[in-house]
Order: sequence, then C-alpha cells, then structure tokens
Amino acid sequence: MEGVDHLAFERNKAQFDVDAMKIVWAGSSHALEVSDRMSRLVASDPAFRKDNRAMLGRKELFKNTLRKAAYALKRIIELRLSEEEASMLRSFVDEPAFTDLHWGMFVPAIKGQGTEEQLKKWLPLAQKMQIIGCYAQTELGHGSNVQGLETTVTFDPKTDEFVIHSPTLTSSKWWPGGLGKISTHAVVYGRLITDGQDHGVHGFIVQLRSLDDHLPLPGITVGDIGMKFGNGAYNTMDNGVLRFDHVRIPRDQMLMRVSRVTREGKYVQSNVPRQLVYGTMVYVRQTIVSDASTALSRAVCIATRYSAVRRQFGATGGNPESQVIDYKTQQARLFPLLASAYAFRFVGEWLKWLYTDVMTRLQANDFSTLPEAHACTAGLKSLTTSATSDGIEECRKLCGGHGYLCSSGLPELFAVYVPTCTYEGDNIVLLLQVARHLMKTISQLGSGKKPVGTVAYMGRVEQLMESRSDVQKAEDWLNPSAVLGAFEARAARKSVACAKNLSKFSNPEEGFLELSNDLVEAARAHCQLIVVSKFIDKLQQDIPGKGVKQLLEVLCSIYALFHLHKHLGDFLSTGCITSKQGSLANDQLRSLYSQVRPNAIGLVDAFNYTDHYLSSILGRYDGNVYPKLYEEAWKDPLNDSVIPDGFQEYIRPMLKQQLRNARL
Ligand SMILES: Cc1cc2nc3c(=O)[nH]c(=O)nc-3n(C[C@H](O)[C@H](O)[C@H](O)COP(=O)(O)OP(=O)(O)OC[C@H]3O[C@@H](n4cnc5c(N)ncnc54)[C@H](O)[C@@H]3O)c2cc1C
Repeated sequence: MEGVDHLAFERNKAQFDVDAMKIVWAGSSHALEVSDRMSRLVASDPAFRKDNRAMLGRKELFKNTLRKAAYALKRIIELRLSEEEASMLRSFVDEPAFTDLHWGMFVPAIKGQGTEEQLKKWLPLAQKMQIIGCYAQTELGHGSNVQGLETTVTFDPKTDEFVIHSPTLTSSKWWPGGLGKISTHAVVYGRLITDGQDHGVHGFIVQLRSLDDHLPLPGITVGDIGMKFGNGAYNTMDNGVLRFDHVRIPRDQMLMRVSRVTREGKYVQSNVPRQLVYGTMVYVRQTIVSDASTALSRAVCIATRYSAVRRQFGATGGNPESQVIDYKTQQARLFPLLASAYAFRFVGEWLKWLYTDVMTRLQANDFSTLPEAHACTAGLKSLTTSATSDGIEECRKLCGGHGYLCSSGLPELFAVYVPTCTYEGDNIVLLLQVARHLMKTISQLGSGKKPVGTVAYMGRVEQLMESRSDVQKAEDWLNPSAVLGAFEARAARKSVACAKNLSKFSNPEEGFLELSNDLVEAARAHCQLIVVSKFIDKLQQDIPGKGVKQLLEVLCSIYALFHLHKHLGDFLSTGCITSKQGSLANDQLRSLYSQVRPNAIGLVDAFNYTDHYLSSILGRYDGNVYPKLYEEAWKDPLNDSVIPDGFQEYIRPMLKQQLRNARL
C-alpha cells in the first residue's frame, strides 16, 4: 500500500521529541536545515538515481559516476551553493568518486604543506576544478611504512628541476583514488635527493595528464588497478597505478612550507615548524570519525526499521507473530550499535573542536598538545572505523536472509566502508602508535611532565592503580563517575602493565614487538575511555527537547556498559571491578535495552535520512518492505526472460541425459 506508514504505530511510541533529537544529531539547527535541504535536493533529482548501481558493469558504473560528479558540480554552480552546502550535496550523492580525493586529500595537502605563493597558484585552479588532483603516497611495495617509499625525486641544478623516477616495480604508486583515469595532477610523495643526499619523503605537485587531450604526459604510465570488493561499491573509484620514467617538474612544485630546495640545490628547513603538517592529518582523521558515525547510523537505521517490520514466531490467540525487535537477543546486538552511532557522532563533534584548538595553538607556536592530539585522532580513527565495519556486518545479520540482498543496501554499504580500516593508516598500525604515546606518557610521569588532554588521567595513575569501584546495585552503574572510574582504571592499569613488562627488555624496540598484542589492547582500552568520556561530557551540556537528554543518557550508559560487559575479562583481571559488579552492569544493560525499545524507531528517524540516501528496501521510512522486495526481484536482468540464456546449451542436455553429445 503506497502512502501508508507501516511504522506509524512504532513512531507513536516515542517518548521524546524526535525533531529536537534531529538537531542534536546534526550538530545545530543550521546544520540540520542545510543537510535536510541538500539531501532532499539530491533525492528528488532522478539524475542522482543509484538503486541500479550494483548491477552495472564497471565501465558503465564508472561513466555514471563521472556524469553524476559533473552534474553535481553544475548544480552547485547554478544554485550558487556555499562550500558547506556543496560538501553536503556531494556526500548525499553517496557515490565514491575522484572528487572525494580531490576535495578530501589533494586540496588539504596543498593547503597544509604549500607556501603562500603555492596556495595562490594552485588553490584557485583546484577550487574551480580546472585541475583535478589525487594523493599519491602508497606504492606497490610500501603503504604503512611511509619511510620505505622508493620513488626518487632528484634535484637537477642545471635545469632547476626535479626528476621523478620509479626505480623498481615496487616503487609504482598503487591505490591512489582518482589516479587511474581522471586526475590531471597529483601530490606525489617521494624521496628527495639533492647532491646525492637523501632527505627522506617529501610531497610534490606533479601534472600527470594533458589538460587538452587528457593523455598521460611523457614518461608517465598510469592506469586503473582493477576491480575491488563488492558490487558497485568502491568500484566507482579509479584507484590507480602510476610509474615515472625520469619525469621533470619545476623546482617550485615541491610543497615547500616546512622545507625547501634553493636554486643552488641546498636543502633548507623553513622557520615554519614541521609539526604544522600534522594539522592536516588531524583534520582528515576527524572527518573519518564523523563519517564512521554516518555509515554506522545508516546500517543501524536499516536494521532497526526492518526489525520492527519483521515478525517471526510467537503468534498466540490470533495475535500476529512477534516483531523480531522484541527479542532480547536482537536488542542486545542492535541497541549497542545504535548507542555507538550516537557515541561516534559526539566524539566526531569533539574532534572538530580539537582540530580548531590544535590549529590555533600551532599558529601561536604552541606544540604542547600536538603529540596527544595526533595519538588521539589516530586511535579514534582506528576504533570507530573497525567498530563501524563490524557493526555494518552485524546489521546485515540482524536482517536475516534479506540482509544479504543488495536491495537491503547493506552489502554495498559494507563493501564501500571496510577499506576505511586500511586507508589513512592501517588500524593496527595506528593503535601501535597510540600505544607508543601511552608508553612515553608513563615514562615521563616521574619527570614531573603533566599529561594533557585525553591522557590527563594518567596523571592520577597512583590513585587509579589502587581504586576500587563502589558500585553496589545495578542502578549505581548509571552514575557517570562510576563508569568513568572503571574505564580510567582499566586503561591506566593495562598501560602500566605493558610499561612494566617492557622495562624487562634490555632492548625496548624488541620488547615493543614482543608485547605488541598487549600494547594494542591497552591502546584500545584508552580509546574506548575517550569515547565514553566525550559522550559523558556531551551530556553535561544543556540539551533541549522533551526526553532528549534522558534518552541520550540511556544510550551513553548502553555504550559504556556494553563494552564493560564485552571486555569483562579486562576489568576483572585488572581488579577494577568485582565479578558481582560485572554482573550488576549486565543487569542494568537489560533494563536500558527495555528503555530504548519504544524509542528505537524515533532514534533512527532522528538521523533524518531520505530513502534515497539509505538506498534500502528493508530500511524504507514507511516500512512497506514486502511488496517492494517482491517488485524489486523482478527487475533483475535474469528475470528479463522466463527461460535463461544458456538453458538450451547446458541444462536441457543435462535433463535429457544428452551431455555426451552436447557442445560444452
Ligand atoms: C580503497 C583504498 C583506497 C586507498 N586510497 C589511497 C589514496 O588515495 N592514496 C594513497 O596514497 N593510498 C591509498 N590507499 C592505500 C592505503 O593508504 C594503504 O593500503 C594503507 O596505508 C595500508 O598500507 P599497506 O597496504 O601497505 O598495508 P600493510 O602495511 O602492508 O599491512 C598489511 C598487514 O600488516 C600489518 N602491519 C603492517 N605494519 C605493521 C607493524 N608495524 N606492526 C604490526 N602489524 C603491521 C597490518 O596491520 C596489516 O594487517 C588506499 C587503500 C585502499 C584499500
């Protein structure tokens, strides 16, 4: 039935002001207004259709992406959209494209690493898309280990140029998005060599293709690296391979904000501190954390709506069967993910603040918070993207068999999302960086250096090593200080245990390698503490709207207690809580799930996603799932004919026992 809201009875159960929650989710009334307007603009324009994406061949799929990118830019210009509106519009088009790397990596790299003159020259071209850029760092042989990159960039003082070369097969650039077929330019990372001396890896702006006929420039071999995981998904992106054969670029195309090469070929550090470039990394990782909340909330929205529609078992006395959302096991899998989506939203919001704070301090030559900010963005990127990838897959399972259909929207969402665990820093490598920071923090405690920011709790390490939770009944776990105390003690104790074990090794690096699993766990505990504490901080703010704050408190407790329950071994083995207190936390969780249940649909409606953006029959706003699933099946190309192509040649001979004579 068209026009009927099959989930109206669920929406009526909500005990809070959904519109007010929409504002909290969006970040402000203004952000909600813009995102609502942009998402509707995209949804109502047939040019942005994407429901057929999983069935398109690679070439058609890719061409379609190019058309959408060009059309989006046309609309942005026609409607004179602001930068904020344009970026929202692009995100609602919801198709990975070369533009993501252009805006998300190429432009920020120039902004972060270029001099004033370079900004003046390159940014206007990039902003109008008169040039299209990508970010070419990773090589076939090296990704995580950036210092292992092999591309050479040698200064030639005779011509005042750099010569870029790929000396080995493994030095081929491999993976950069937008590189394969589209980018005209790239920020290329290679080893800078002047006068025979290797100065390590630096960034250079390199033109790859002609701006007239798009052919690769002399000495450049470039192409796409091939199909990737899933249907549709990230195959809309032209991840590329690139080789240089002694390609020459002018000297002023080295990104020279922090170091430069003079006309005479001298390598000099500028008076701009090297740490400034870390600002870009903090920015990029902060957007990845915000995107994690978006991807997870999409999956959760689909799984929650479908769980309210889907009924299995339990029909009694002529009543319908039970909605699967009423099963406690379904709630215990789904609601922590719902809570995580909100938790990641708020930690992402906080990271935005952190980025501005870091930048302000950097401008004032204050680098004191930088190592901490760097470690914390690395850790949060790792934690949120891993949890989101696992969460999307869990949502697919929560939707049973139908979740496996592309029309559920979940397989493509998963396939698009999972590489986030790898790019912008492999998640394990990042946690190891966090662990290094934690170990350094502990080693400096004795020297009187006060830990700042998210490691400030380490300053109370002596007290945290001794503390005991005073939880006596289940409701005590609703007290934020009880939760914080347990998470801080667990994180501190895990780190201290690692530091103690490390000190037994005569060679610290050997110890670090040997203990890396424990170090990763300590880093994870630290990052979970950050998410919990930022959620709690958010709740200290004035949050208007009937029942909004109360529900957020419920979600915050679910996030914390779910992790406490999941990692109970940590909390018990470090002696932060007793097994009785662990079991009280579990009791409290059950009660919290019951409080979410009537509000579940309202809480996912608050994400304010259009059906176009969700692209899921199971997650339709109106809950009209079955007729639409049935309709969708008939659209599959296999159903174009009643008898499939291949029947006469292969199946008929089988049925008629004539395989021996068949031409196979
Ligand atoms: C979809 C996608 C898009 C990408 N886009 C771009 C782009 O636009 N530009 C670009 O330059 N690059 C891009 N990349 C490349 C990406 O940044 C790298 O793949 C990433 O940095 C990981 O490096 P790697 O592939 O070398 O993995 P590896 O480092 O080889 O990882 C392999 C395994 O080794 C483990 N490992 C590695 N080092 C350590 C260690 N020290 N200790 C313990 N374990 C370790 C890892 O955890 C992992 O399990 C993209 C990648 C993907 C998948």
